Amino acid sequence: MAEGVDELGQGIKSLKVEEGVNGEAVSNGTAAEAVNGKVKTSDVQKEDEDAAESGGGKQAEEEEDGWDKVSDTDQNAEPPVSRVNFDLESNKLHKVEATDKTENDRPAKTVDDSAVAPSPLPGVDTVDSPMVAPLKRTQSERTPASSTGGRYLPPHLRNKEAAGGGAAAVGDMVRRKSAPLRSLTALIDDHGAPGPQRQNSLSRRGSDGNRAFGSTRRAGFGEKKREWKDHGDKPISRQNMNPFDRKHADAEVPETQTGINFERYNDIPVEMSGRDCPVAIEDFDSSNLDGRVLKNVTLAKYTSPTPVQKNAIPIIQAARDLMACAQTGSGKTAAFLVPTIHLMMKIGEPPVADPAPSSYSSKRVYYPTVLIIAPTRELAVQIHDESCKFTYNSGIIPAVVYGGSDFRDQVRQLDRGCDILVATPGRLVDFLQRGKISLEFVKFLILDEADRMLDMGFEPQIRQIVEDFNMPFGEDRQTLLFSATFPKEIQRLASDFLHDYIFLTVGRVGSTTEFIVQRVEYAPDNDMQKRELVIELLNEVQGLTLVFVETKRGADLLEDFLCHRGYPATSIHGDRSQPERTEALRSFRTGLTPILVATDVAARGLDIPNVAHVINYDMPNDINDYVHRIGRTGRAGNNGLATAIVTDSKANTARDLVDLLIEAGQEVPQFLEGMARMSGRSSGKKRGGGNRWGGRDVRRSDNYGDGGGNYGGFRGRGSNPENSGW
Ligand SMILES: Nc1ncnc2c1ncn2[C@@H]1O[C@H](COP(=O)(O)OP(=O)(O)OP(=O)(O)O)[C@@H](O)[C@H]1O
Repeated sequence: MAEGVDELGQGIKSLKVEEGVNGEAVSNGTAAEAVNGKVKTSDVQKEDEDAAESGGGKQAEEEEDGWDKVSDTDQNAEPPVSRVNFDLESNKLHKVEATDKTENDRPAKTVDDSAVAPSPLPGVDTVDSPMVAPLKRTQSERTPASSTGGRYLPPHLRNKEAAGGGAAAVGDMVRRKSAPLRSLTALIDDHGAPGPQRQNSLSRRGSDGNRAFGSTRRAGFGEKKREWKDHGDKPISRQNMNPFDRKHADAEVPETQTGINFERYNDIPVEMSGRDCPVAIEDFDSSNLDGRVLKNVTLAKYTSPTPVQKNAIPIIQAARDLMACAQTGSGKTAAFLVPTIHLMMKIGEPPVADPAPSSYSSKRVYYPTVLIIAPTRELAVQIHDESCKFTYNSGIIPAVVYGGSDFRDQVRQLDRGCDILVATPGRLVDFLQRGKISLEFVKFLILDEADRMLDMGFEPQIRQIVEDFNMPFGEDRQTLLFSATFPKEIQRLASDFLHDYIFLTVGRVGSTTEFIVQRVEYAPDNDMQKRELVIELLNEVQGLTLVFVETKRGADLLEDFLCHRGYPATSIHGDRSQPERTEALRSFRTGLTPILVATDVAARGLDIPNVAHVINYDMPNDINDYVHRIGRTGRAGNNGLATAIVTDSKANTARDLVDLLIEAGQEVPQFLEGMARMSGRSSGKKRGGGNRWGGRDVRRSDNYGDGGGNYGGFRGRGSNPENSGW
C-alpha cells in the first residue's frame, strides 16, 4: 500500500496500489521495455488513446491487443474504487459510493450492428449500389508475388508496383462514378490559379520531370471542378453554428489573459531541407489564400502568421509533402489546416460527396477528402473544432470520430458531411473495417503528433490505415506530418509515408520554448514527501496547474489527496469515462477546478489557455514526453512555468533533462548534474547535432543526397526511384 494513503480515510484505503521498483506505484501489468538502453514505458501507461475503446470489430480489437491489452488487464484487475470528490460550493469532501470501474467506466466495445452496414462481401461491384465493396485489400492484391519477383520490397514500393494490378482492380470496384482520372497536382493546376510560390515550385518540379503531372492515375476527382456546395437549409449541426461565436462553445472559458505574443517567435531559427523549397510568406494577405479561408483566418483573430505557418503554408500550397517540426504552442494546427482547406477550395468537391438521396445511414459510405489522425480523443475534438472555424461558410464539412463514444451517434454526425475527417486510429480502423468510411478519395493525409502516431504503439495501425484501405499514394496524395518532436528513428520510419518531402524545423527539433521557465526539484522516492512538495508548489504559484503523473491509479490517488487537503482538483486519464474526461477538461479550462491531475493522455496537443504551471510529479521516461507535457504552458508566445520533481528512481532521465535545460538556456541544478553523471549514460552527442532526438533532417546524417540542404537527387525511403529520375 502506498504511503500516505491511510490518512485519506476509509474510502481511499480501498484503493489498491501495486508497488514497483523502489516502492513506486506502477500500473498493473505494465510492460517496461528497454529501448536504447533506457526504459520506455509501454503505451498502456501512456494510455494515449483509443486503445481498448475502438468500438467494435474483432479484428480491430486484435490489432490493438499488442499495445493496449495491458490496459484491459489493468482495468479488469482493479477492485471497486471509492472516490472522494471536493465540492467547491460547500467546501467539503464527499465520498462517492464505490463503483466497479471495470463495468461502469469502461467504454462499450460492442456496437449495434443494426446501425451499420454488414461486412461487405469481396468482389461486390458497388458502382451503382449504396452498399460499399470491401475496402481492405488482401495481401496478394497489395503485393502480387509476380510483381515483386520474389525480392523484398519496402511497403511504400509494394503499393506502387501493385497499382497496375490488384490495388487498381479493387479501387475500380469501389468507384461509384466514372470520374476522369486526375492527380492531385493536376487538379490544383486545372482548378485554380496557383500562388506565385507554388507556380515557381511546380514549374521547377515539372522541368525536373520528377513528378508525373496530369497523371492518368485514378484519383477520383473529375475534369470539371465541382464547387463545394452551399448546404443551405440542411441541418448540419456544427456548420449551422458560428464556430467563432463564444456563446455556443467554451463561453465560460476566459479569453486568453495574456494575449498572443507571436512576435516573440521572430528570432527563431528556421531550417528547410528538400528539393525546391518554396519561399515563406510574410503575412496572410500575401499568401494567395482562398478568400473564404482568409476571411475565416481574420474571424479567428489571426492577424499575422506564426513562423511555422509562414513556412508551412506555401509548402502545402505547392502540393509538397511535409515533415514539420515546431515548438509546442506555436500554431501548427492552423499551419496544416489553413492551406489544406485552401487547396480543397481549389480542387472542389469529389464526385462521391453526394449521398444517394434514398440512402439510409446504415448503408451509406463516407468519403473524406482530408484525413487527419491524432493520438487522443480530446486532441481529435480540438482539431475538429479548429477545422470548423477555418471551413466556416465554405461548404466543407468537418467530422470527428473517436473511441469511447457511441458509434451510432458518430454515424449520424457523418451523415451531415465528412469532407475533413479527424479521427483517432482505433475508431477509424473500426469504421474502415465495417466499410462505413472509404479512403479512396483522400487527397490529404495529416498526422498530428506524428512521432507519437508512428512510434511502436500506433505505427502498425497507421500503416494498416494507410496501406490496407485503398488510400491513394505517391503523388496522388499529399502527406503532412507535424509535431514538436521528431526522433531520428521516427523520421526514418515516417519517410515510408512521404513522397519527396520537405523537412521544416522551426527552432530545434524536440526543444522546449524559452518562454517556459523550467525548474527541477529533488524529492526522495516517497509519495508522501512528493505530495507535500506539490502542495508547496501549488501554494507558490496561482493559476491553472497541470500535474502529470505516470499511472492512472497514481492520478486518482493524487487527485483524492489534493481534494482531501482542500485543493480543487480533478483528473483525466484512460480509465475515466469519456463524459468524465470531457467534464474534467471543461472544469479545468473554466477554472472551476484549477488543478488537473493527468496522465500522458493530456500531454500532447491540448491547447488550454492560461495554464500557468505544469508540474511533473512523476518524470516521464522519455524526454520527448517531457517536452510535450511542459508545452501545455507557455503557449502562443506567453510565459509559462514548469517544475519537474526528480527522484532517484528517475535518475535515468537526468542526462536528457540536463541536455534539454542547457539547450533552452535554463538553470541546471547541481544535484541533477551529479545524477546525470552517476546514471552512467552519456548523451554522447549534443542535442541538435543529429542525435537520437533528431536535431535535424535525418536525410542529412544518413548521407542521403548532397548533404547541403538541396536534395534534388535525394533518394529517401518514400521516393519511388522511377518517379524521381533515378
Ligand atoms: N497566427 C496566429 N495568430 C494568433 N493566434 C494563433 C495563430 N496561430 C495559432 N494561434 C493560437 O495559438 C495557440 C496554439 O496553437 P496550436 O494549438 O496550433 O499549437 P501547436 O503548435 O499545435 O501546439 P502543440 O505542439 O502543443 O500541439 C492556439 O490557441 C491557436 O489558436
